[in-house]
Amino acid sequence: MTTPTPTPALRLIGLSKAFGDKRAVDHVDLEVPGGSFFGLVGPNGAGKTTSLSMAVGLLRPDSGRAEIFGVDVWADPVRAKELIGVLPDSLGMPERLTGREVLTYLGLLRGMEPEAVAKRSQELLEVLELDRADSTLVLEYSTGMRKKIGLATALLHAPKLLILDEPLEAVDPVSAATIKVILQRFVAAGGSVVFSSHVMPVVEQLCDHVAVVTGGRVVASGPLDEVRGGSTLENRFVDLVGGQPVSAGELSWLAS
Ligand SMILES: Nc1ncnc2c1ncn2[C@@H]1O[C@H](COP(=O)(O)OP(=O)(O)OP(=O)(O)O)[C@@H](O)[C@H]1O
Repeated sequence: MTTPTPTPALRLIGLSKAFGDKRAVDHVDLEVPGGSFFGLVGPNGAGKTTSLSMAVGLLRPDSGRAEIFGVDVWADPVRAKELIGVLPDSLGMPERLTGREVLTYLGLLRGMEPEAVAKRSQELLEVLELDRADSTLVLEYSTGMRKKIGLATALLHAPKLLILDEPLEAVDPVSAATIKVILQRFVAAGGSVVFSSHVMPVVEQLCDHVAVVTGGRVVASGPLDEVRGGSTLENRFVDLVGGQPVSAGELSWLAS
């Protein structure tokens, strides 16, 4: 008897999206195993945000499908969205509320018990050190604080899969360390994380799986050690993506 293959936490099947003539995402197939810490890397404009937006039901694909634990994101969005916590790239957030009010509002909107919302909100605000800014409106938050409240909203309902677009960008080192611990604990407790990042050492530190995306296509994907193939992820990334070295004559006007 063969053991059934476990359902992937996230599966993208032939996902494509064009903006006018620009093929932002071009037949992307990707499998994120359940329980994995999965890094999505790629140069600026590679299609990471567009892929993740389609994966979580924020952007409708031109073709292809996305499944969260086997649930089709576009056929059964309510069920799929119960399973995920999302930190999008552009944080559309109620601006005229405090962090606590945002969490309360979203928690109640998701049908959580008021006591649980209050307790979890307090813990999240404390851990992410946002409790000190309890009377500050999101409107007045710094970029890093916005990331942190975005992450808190993604965690609040204890999802099975976190999908995070550059969660550590613009976050101070102390908060970044806290966020890394939260995410590592989440995975150790059986959760799955997919996150995009430009910081290769962070991906190497946290992830067990990685995918490299460029020009809207996945050019490498799998366990971290397999993808980096005995080199560093940064070297492998440059090999796969190709760099444009700055020649000696370029920008010579900068040296005055
Ligand atoms: N709403 C949009 N309208 C037009 N073009 C878009 C739109 N969103 C993305 N694009 C284009 O699609 C391509 C992929 O963009 P995307 O934001 O997915 O890249 P990314 O890998 O997340 O980049 P970065 O690392 O810079 O955040 C880019 O060429 C971008 O200009």
